[in-house]
Amino acid sequence: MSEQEPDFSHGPALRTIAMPADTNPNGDIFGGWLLSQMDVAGGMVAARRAGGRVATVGIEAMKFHQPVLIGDEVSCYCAVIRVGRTSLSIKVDTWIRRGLARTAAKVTEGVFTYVAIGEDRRPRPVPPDVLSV
Ligand SMILES: CCCCCCCCCCCCCCCC(=O)SCCNC(=O)CCNC(=O)[C@H](O)C(C)(C)COP(=O)(O)OP(=O)(O)OC[C@H]1O[C@@H](n2cnc3c(N)ncnc32)[C@H](O)[C@@H]1OP(=O)(O)O
Repeated sequence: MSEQEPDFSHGPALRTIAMPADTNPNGDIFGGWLLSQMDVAGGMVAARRAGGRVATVGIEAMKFHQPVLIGDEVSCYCAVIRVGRTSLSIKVDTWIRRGLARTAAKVTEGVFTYVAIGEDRRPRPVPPDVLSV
């Protein structure tokens, strides 16, 4: 781990600790758990930008670079990279810090696409950006 954690002005959308219950049969952290953390992080950012409910419709460019271990501090950084008519794409980068290390490492990245939906669960237009996320 030698890279510097990104200094995003808004900080991570989500930060948590990888727990023993999140492991796969090899004892490393299960990829599906990481994916779900990223989905929640991207979903929060998407919901704020979309001004309400969103549904995940696609995940692209997903990469698992390094294993995550029990006790790692896991941080998901998000950026809105595309806004369409009813959909928007969020780049999610996940970084870990291990123990008291001052350095961090990027462990996963992916592009999550969400659709803004209404009460009827059908797509609705993403409103103009009036507030910064
Ligand atoms: C107020 C602030 C609150 C803040 C605090 C909130 C906290 C909140 C935290 C939430 C954090 C958890 C977030 C997890 C969210 C789930 O886990 S959702 C559960 C998993 N997802 C689902 O169940 C969705 C199932 N799919 C569906 O229901 C339907 O496909 C959808 C999403 C309603 C879309 O319907 P559709 O008829 O396929 O729509 P369609 O008109 O064809 O396409 C709509 C748009 O999607 C695009 N699209 C369609 N398919 C795809 C695809 N495969 N890939 C990419 N784009 C696609 C289209 O290009 C189109 O884009 P635009 O050109 O309009 O921009």
